[in-house]
Amino acid sequence: MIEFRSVTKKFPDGTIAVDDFTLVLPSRKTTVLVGSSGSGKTTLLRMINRMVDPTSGTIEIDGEDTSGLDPVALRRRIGYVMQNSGLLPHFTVIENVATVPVLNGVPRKRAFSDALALLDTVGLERTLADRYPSQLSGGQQQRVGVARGLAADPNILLMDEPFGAVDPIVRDELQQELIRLQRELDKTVVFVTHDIDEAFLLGDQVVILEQGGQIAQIGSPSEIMAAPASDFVSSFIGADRGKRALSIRHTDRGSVLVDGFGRAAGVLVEDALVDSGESTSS
Ligand SMILES: Nc1ncnc2c1ncn2[C@@H]1O[C@H](COP(=O)(O)OP(=O)(O)OP(=O)(O)O)[C@@H](O)[C@H]1O
Repeated sequence: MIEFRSVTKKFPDGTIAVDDFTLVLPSRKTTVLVGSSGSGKTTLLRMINRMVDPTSGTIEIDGEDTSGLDPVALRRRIGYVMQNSGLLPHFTVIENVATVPVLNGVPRKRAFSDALALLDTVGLERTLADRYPSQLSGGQQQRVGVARGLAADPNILLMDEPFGAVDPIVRDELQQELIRLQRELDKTVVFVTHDIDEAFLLGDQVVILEQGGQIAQIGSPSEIMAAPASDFVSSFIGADRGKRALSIRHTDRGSVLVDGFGRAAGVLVEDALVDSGESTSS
């Protein structure tokens, strides 16, 4: 469990990126921080592994105050995946993945064989192991970034807009892969995005942020969609317009769901009632 307690971050130029932020992020779940540009998402994420230190307040990991921990050691036991993969350009794929375990003292040979197995885990061909990042597609680079984030077998994986720079089709694939990985690996994932659809797809817990890291609403995707806490949230999630504002239109031949633009979005199936996002039939 990760716990923020009254955390504030004021940068030296006076910018208050995060103001009195309190939140519990449950273990083995995916918490998504979502908000528009400048709402403090990256700052919050980086305070977890002490790439940024809070000005006041505390952050605890499993009850331990991180301010008392060595930042370098902390960073090496928390996975971090960023936009544009952040791979080292002069290292091959396998070297990029194995770097942190080697720094942690894992023998080179073992670190490299573990790294090969991680390529399988993230759906990459082992034949790519000796390529350099510039010889990979954007989607492949992001997969290597995820493999590198997982290499030290961390309990916590921080992901900062990891799929923001790839095209929509690859993005869909990577999102599905992450859902599969999360089922298999059971990590505590903290995921930052400005895309509410991505947040609802991936998050067990979704935290909608306004400027200064102010929490507009926390909940599961279905809780937020069922009852947006404010006009800001309604507008942010698109409940007041567009594809999420579904309504039932009765026709002579049956009932269809239409979106906010009047386009057919689906049909109502009576025995497919769902509860808290899980099908009752499975
Ligand atoms: N090193 C810094 N010095 C001064 N201000 C900073 C620094 N880093 C971030 N900020 C400011 O803090 C605020 C929050 O930034 P942050 O990067 O956390 O937001 P974000 O929600 O991740 O934004 P984006 O979606 O654009 O990445 C912004 O106003 C930003 O300009």
